[in-house]
Amino acid sequence: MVESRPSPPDDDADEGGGIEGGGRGVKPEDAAILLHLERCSHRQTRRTLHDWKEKYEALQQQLSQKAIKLDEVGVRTVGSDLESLHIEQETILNSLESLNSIASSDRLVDELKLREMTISQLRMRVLQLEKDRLDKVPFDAAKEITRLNNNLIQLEKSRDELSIQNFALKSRLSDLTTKIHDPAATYQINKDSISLKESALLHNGKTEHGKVKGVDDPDVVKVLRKATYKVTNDTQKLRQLCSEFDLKEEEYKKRISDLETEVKNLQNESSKQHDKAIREMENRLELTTQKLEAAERYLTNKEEEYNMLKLDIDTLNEENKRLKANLNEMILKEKSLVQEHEERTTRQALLEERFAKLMDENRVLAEDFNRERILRKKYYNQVEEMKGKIRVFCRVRPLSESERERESSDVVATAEDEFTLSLNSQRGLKTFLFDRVFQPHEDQDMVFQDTNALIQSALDGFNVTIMAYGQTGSGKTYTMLGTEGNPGIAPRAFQRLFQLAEGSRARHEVHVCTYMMELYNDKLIDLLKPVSGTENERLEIKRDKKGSVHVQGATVRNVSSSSELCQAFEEGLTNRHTASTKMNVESSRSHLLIVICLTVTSKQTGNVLKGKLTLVDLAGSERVSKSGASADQLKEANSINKSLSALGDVIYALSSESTFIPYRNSKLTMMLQDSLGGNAKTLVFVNVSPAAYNADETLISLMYASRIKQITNNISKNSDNKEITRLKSIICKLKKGEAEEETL
Ligand SMILES: Nc1ncnc2c1ncn2[C@@H]1O[C@H](COP(=O)(O)OP(=O)(O)OP(=O)(O)O)[C@@H](O)[C@H]1O
Repeated sequence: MVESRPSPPDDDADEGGGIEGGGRGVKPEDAAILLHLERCSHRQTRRTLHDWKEKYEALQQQLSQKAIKLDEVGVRTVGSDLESLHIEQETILNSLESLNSIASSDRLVDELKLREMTISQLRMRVLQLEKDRLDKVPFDAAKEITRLNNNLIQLEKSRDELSIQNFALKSRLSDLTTKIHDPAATYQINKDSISLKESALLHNGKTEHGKVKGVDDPDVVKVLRKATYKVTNDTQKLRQLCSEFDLKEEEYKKRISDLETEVKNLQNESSKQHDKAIREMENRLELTTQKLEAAERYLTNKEEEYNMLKLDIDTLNEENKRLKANLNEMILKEKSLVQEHEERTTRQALLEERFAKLMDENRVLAEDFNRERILRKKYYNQVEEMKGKIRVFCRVRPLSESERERESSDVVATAEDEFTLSLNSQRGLKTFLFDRVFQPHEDQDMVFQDTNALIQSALDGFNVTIMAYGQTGSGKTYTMLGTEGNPGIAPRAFQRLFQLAEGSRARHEVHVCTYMMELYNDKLIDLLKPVSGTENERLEIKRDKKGSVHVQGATVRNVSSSSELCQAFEEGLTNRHTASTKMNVESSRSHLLIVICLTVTSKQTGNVLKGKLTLVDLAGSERVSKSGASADQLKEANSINKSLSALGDVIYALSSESTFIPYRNSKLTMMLQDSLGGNAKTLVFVNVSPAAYNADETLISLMYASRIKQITNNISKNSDNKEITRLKSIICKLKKGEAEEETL
């Protein structure tokens, strides 16, 4: 059996290759649809081929059967039938070709549709993207948009080309469809004619059996033989064609399978490329989105920056305006300042000129002042000398609490003015004149102000003595030493001394040393030495060649500051208290002497001045009644009286300018020998109680002081009083700094 099969056209592969082009840039689902359509198309083609093949085989079978019969009967008409069959065979082959073409054309149509769909989808997406991106104004995306637009244009171009191809294919399809219809009809006609011929042959054959008409004719036999020969040849040819057809069919089958594989590969490739293209597109889209976002962020930042900068610029503009205004103001100020500066320079020159003049004047004044100071000092000392070098201040203490509470709180001693004190005693009203009378309300500071000048005298090389005289409890210790809250003359003098020394440090070097003595029962006790039995007995009062008194064996403490001096002073007082307790003696029954020796060396000349400040808190001056007193008390009272009398005698002798001064009558006067008389300056405080019950003792104290100064209310002494009053007025004027001519 020979099989004849239609062969597919050679350009089928090229047509199939179109899928690849169409598949590029197509979504996977689109590609799947495309593949499905393509497969359907192939299946349909194969089914058609199969149908045609079956029909062909049936025809072949019929033909072989007819050939056998012709061989047998030699029918001439079979040749024309065979020719018709050949034509029909060719027509079928052409139809097969057309069908293959149709299959390809269908695929192209589908592909075209798919491409159109893809294009429309792409366009939609592009439009969407364009819309989104144009809204977001990406500066950098402009290129991307342009590129996508170009792609779109290209896709549209390819779509147009495909549309043209589609149109051409459609027209070809319609032609082929017409052609297919024609062979089909021809085939039907042929089929019918063959059926008729076959039935005729069958009828003739049946007649042959029963002696066919004309077979015995040799011409007929000859023709039949020729026809049989021809049929045999044709059959061989047909068989050969069938075998060729089979070969071709195999080849086409192989080709189809190759093409299918290729299609599959292409599909895979296409799918891959499609995926890759999608991924690329997505990546690009993502990249573009990121770029867009970045651009947006950048834009937002820039906008914020711009706004900030705008604000800054506004602020700076305002600041600039303000600064300009300030600058103008400053320029104006500068101008005025320059003017002012010039004025000031002129004024400064004038002032400098004036200053130079003033400096000259000042120098002259300073010289004058120094001269005046020296003169004043001289006059002051002259006044002091005129006053007898001994000054007596009277201080009336206030009534104590207990005195105020007592019935006998009457005040009998009252200060009438700064210099006058009146005492209303049993002896009547008596008035006493002093260099100064301090009333009870006048405090330690006021008292010290009037003693201040004497401290300077000590530094000037004078021997200065300040002592307090009075009955027990009249305020001697309060005046000389004071209390913790109200320091007296001693601590104030210590401080003042070092203040003055510090003030003259540039010109002078001051060396200070001190010793403290207690004189009890005409016996000296070294207060800066711890109390230890007989050691004190070795203390001896000596005078050097220049007449300066010192206590041999006394503890002398060098001090360099007021605090050191105060410390030594406190130490001496503590020792005095300890010694008094040890001897069972009241401190008020002994004299206390604080001696401060000063050596002042001039740094310019090297001159050395030696001064001395002696502070004395005398023992109570009251009389002791002989009847009620013990032997010790009497001894004590005698010693005190003796020393106080000796002091009075010395001062009196000095005041009366006696040629003999009885210093040696007591250790007290011996100790004070260089501090009373000579160029010494002496200040005696007479402390009195204002209370009536002390009136007698007060009277005695005041009389003692009067004797010292020879100041009494005695009329015969008035001339003295007048002189003293005149001198006082001179002192007051000098203190106020009035011209010395007036004071003289
Ligand atoms: N001017 C004064 N103002 C205030 N109080 C004073 C004044 N004078 C003395 N007194 C007080 O009177 C009391 C007796 O004074 P003070 O001890 O000084 O007397 P005195 O004369 O030193 O006695 P003695 O001889 O016993 O030492 C003390 O309590 C003292 O504080």
